[in-house]
Amino acid sequence: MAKTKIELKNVSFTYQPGTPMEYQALDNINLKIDDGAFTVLVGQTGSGKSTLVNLIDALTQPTSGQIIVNNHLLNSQTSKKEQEIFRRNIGYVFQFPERQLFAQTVREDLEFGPRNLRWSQSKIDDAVMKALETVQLDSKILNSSPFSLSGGQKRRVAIAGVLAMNPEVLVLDEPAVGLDSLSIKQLLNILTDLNQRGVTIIMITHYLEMITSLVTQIVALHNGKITFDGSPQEFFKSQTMLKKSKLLAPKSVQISREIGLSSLPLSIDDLSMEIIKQLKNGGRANE
Ligand SMILES: Nc1ncnc2c1ncn2[C@@H]1O[C@H](COP(=O)(O)OP(=O)(O)OP(=O)(O)O)[C@@H](O)[C@H]1O
Repeated sequence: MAKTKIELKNVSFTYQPGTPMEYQALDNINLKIDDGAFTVLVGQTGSGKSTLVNLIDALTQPTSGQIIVNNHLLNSQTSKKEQEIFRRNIGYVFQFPERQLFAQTVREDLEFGPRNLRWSQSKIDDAVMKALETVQLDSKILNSSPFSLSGGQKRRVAIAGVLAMNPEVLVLDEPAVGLDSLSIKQLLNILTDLNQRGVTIIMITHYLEMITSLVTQIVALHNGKITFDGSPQEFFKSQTMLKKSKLLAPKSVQISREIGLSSLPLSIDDLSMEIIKQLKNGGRANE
């Protein structure tokens, strides 16, 4: 059985408590994320997804309850210093991460995180090269200004900056927003590669093409509560869940329903394989 990497126990979070703006964004969340999981968070706008990942990255503390990552505990009492330690194994790719690029060259940007961790120059060089390779960018780009790059390249540089710190867990908040379909494919390849190398991935997305066969867990939030926690197949089977999360089933699932397949392939490639298998078996879908 897989080891639990992250656990939230009875976690609640209230913004601006004791003021007229007080708002309870998360209400008694219990959640386990396995080591090596690929977890996708879905839910309507305002359901609490970003608040949840901010807590997992220790950017804020829970109002009550606790979060455990690698035996480190985060609760309402955790000090700033402990929060920093907690954050060390987690890489957070914010929404529009390219907006945080600031340096004159890509190299400076990529070295910024590892430098803060006080690594030696040779360790930094290795980490930067490895991160560039992971995001499939050529090292020629190191001397360019980040601002001279295309949108997709900028996003990959920003992700490389997070990967350069070798996180065990990668958290991404809507990483596909604003990217064209080729850049989304490249991003999916990057995430597939990282996950296959053992990195635990937690991603907020409303892009169905990001929910591939690699995804192990879907967590749906509604009004600050978890309304679903299970496999993508179970999730897409439930019309109520899809409606609540304002999502449509992927095309492949819709087609497989129409032609009466019992399995629910998550991509057109998987659907094609399934149809070929059925045809080779000489017959109808569910025989
Ligand atoms: N600083 C704040 N003060 C008060 N309320 C806040 C604050 N930040 C967020 N909220 C409220 O908390 C709720 C959850 O917000 P959150 O950003 O976690 O939702 P989300 O599911 O990530 O939404 P989206 O998909 O739009 O990013 C929302 O109703 C939001 O208005």
